[in-house]
Amino acid sequence: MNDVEYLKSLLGVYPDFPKKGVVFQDFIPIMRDPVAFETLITHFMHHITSHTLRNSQSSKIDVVVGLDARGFLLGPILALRLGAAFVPVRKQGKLPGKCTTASFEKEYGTDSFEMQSDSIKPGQTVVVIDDLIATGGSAKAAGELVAKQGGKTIEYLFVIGLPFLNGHEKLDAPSYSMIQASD
Ligand SMILES: O=P(O)(O)OC[C@H]1O[C@H](OP(=O)(O)OP(=O)(O)O)[C@H](O)[C@@H]1O
Ligand SMILES: Nc1ncnc2[nH]cnc12
Repeated sequence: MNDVEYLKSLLGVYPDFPKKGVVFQDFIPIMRDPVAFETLITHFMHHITSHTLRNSQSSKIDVVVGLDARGFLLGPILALRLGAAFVPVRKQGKLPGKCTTASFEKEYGTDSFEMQSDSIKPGQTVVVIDDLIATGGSAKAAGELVAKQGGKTIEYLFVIGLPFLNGHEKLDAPSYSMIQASD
């Protein structure tokens, strides 16, 4: 079993959560096992250094943007290892000060995201990270917030992708999902 197959075997899979018809994919069990969690972070770091930077012809990542809520469990770790800033994208009404807002539709509802307006400087290189891409609505809205501040998203990173929903087609930059869920 390779690393990705091993991480996939640890996922929690919950049919009909949070509503009927959705098969909820839970990556949290990976975090209960320090060796597995380190494997996940190391895999992302290897991907970023050997693919993301090379393919985008960028020398470094300036900012890691993490999405509310589970992107917050991954983004700061990657940001520290990359020597990059961490910027949170939060659900509307949670961040103080002047904010930029983008609305989106999700697999199970609608929502709005916000980013503090002075978070990203024009021209900075950005990766956006979240636990999972479903319809791609959340990641697309995050990408819009980055673009509004003049940042350049070079890749969207996810632990889990739901390829049958084609979420990556909504995005303005390449995406990488470590694990493909089949339902
Ligand atoms: O690709 P999409 O269709 O936009 O869906 C993906 C989003 O849905 C989940 O978050 P959720 O909405 O459950 O919010 P939470 O992280 O606050 O639980 C997941 O963590 C992603 O952020
Ligand atoms: N199937 C799913 N599992 C976990 N989080 C999700 N967010 C949207 N769809 C999801």
